[in-house]
Amino acid sequence: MTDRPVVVLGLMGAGKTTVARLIAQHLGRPLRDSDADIEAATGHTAATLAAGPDGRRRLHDLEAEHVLSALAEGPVVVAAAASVVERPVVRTALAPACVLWLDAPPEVLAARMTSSTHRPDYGEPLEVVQALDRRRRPLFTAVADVVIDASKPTETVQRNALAAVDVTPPPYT
Ligand SMILES: Nc1ncnc2c1ncn2[C@@H]1O[C@H](COP(=O)(O)OP(=O)(O)OP(=O)(O)O)[C@@H](O)[C@H]1O
Ligand SMILES: O=C(O)C1=C[C@@H](O)[C@@H](O)[C@H](O)C1
Ligand SMILES: [Mg+2]
Repeated sequence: MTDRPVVVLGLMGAGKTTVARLIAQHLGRPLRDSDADIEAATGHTAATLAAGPDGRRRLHDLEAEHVLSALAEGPVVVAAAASVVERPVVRTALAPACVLWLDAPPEVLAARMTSSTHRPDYGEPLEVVQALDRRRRPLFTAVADVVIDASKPTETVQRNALAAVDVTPPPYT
């Protein structure tokens, strides 16, 4: 079982919250989820914060601070915001962590993005995700210790994620 912090990365809707929650539970570690923690700290969802003046940049500052402060806490499990991989300071801070990248094609992620109102609306989902995928794919590739195919069914993704942090997955039926 890894003794490093675990950081789950991926684009919006990749399943970071779903997977990080399960890993934290299995490792018995604290979970730090970007959206939930920022909402608890500010009283606003990411969607509301992004809508204000200069909101997107300020939200992304908060998201970078979130993962950096979580990593400073010790061996936590982090569901990081999708934006953080664009920050060089975050990529550097990820070096000692066990980084899981949940990767799925833009078509799959665009279909999932409407599942919650916490995500900012930046435009037509497929076009937005395609542009983010092009820009961030090399960055995720550079920082990931493990790449998990997040287009698979939830139980398969969960099993592969637990195996990646050396936890014997439970027998799903
Ligand atoms: N492997 C999967 N197959 C199908 N649906 C999934 C899978 N993983 C997660 N989902 C669903 O997709 C949606 C997005 O999942 P989740 O909230 O975990 O993603 P996220 O990466 O944390 O998103 P965000 O970037 O907004 O925080 C949810 O409705 C979740 O139930
Ligand atoms: O650029 C992105 O992928 C995102 C934008 C934000 O506003 C956040 O809600 C989150 O980081 C996703
Ligand atoms: Mg999430």
